[in-house]
Amino acid sequence: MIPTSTWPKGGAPLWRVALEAPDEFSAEGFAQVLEALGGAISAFETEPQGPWKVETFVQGKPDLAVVEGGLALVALQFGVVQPAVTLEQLPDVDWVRQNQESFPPLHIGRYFVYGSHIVEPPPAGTIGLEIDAASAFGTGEHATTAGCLLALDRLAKRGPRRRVLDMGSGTGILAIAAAKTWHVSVLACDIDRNSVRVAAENVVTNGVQHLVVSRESDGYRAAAVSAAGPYDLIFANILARPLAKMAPDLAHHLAPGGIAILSGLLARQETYVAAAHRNAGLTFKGRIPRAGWHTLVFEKAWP
Ligand SMILES: C[S@@+](CC[C@H](N)C(=O)[O-])C[C@H]1O[C@@H](n2cnc3c(N)ncnc32)[C@H](O)[C@@H]1O
Repeated sequence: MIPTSTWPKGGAPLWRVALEAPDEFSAEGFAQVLEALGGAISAFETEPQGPWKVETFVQGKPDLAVVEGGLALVALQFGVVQPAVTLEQLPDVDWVRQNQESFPPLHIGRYFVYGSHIVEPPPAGTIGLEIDAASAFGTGEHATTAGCLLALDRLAKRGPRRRVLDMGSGTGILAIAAAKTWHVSVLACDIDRNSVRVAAENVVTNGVQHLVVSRESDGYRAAAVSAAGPYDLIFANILARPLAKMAPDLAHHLAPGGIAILSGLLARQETYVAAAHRNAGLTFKGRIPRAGWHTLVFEKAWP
């Protein structure tokens, strides 16, 4: 399956561009070079503690000389050996359909996540989230999304949260889940314009357009973020280092007694992500480990 990638909408065939980096830091640098090709990037560590695999899927054959020039600079910057690039042309198939068909419905806590190809209604007692595999992250399959939904499921047992922010909303799955759980207003923000559009479409599909607003924002910068806050719940499923960097902003936008559900960090990245949030004045309340990824829950104390 091609995850959250740029699927061809007709025209030039799809190419997979991949490489292996020795560590997380150079992987991020190499990922930026591949990102310039225009496809969504996936980067993950091979287990146990192996090299980092960085890959992307782009339409049309990329210019390898340009890619290698960029990689050489990053290799110099990080003092690592320049990785070899694997370039592979993929067969001409309907990727969107193929992804949808390989996406069975998921039960995650009280949530039933399904694509539009599932015709049966969600089982009684569940909250249905209709999310198609699309060119944005968040179908429920990934451990970080599932961890956030499980944390929401637990939180919901303690009563409603009135103002909710979903920072890094991707498909909008978490924003839609919160809106359907409590019938409250949710602001969904993403730095990626395409994700903002996909989330807005999913909001309509799920009939919560009167509750969820999808906006473009780099972290907490957009005026809409301050205007709708402070929040009783903030989701932030991004990545370890941006999460740690954004911790003071997150704490600032959280109301006293507010809860933060953080994900996108590997188990061994928990220490510094948790430290950044403690330093920002938040209290650690618990973690949900899943497939090597940790979802963390923090609370802002009353003054
Ligand atoms: C791992 S996905 C999470 C998607 C969805 N919330 C979920 O749980 O499945 C992370 C999302 O954060 C967005 N993102 C990354 N950096 C961001 C930033 N600085 N501000 C806002 N969104 C950001 C990405 O575009 C991506 O859609």
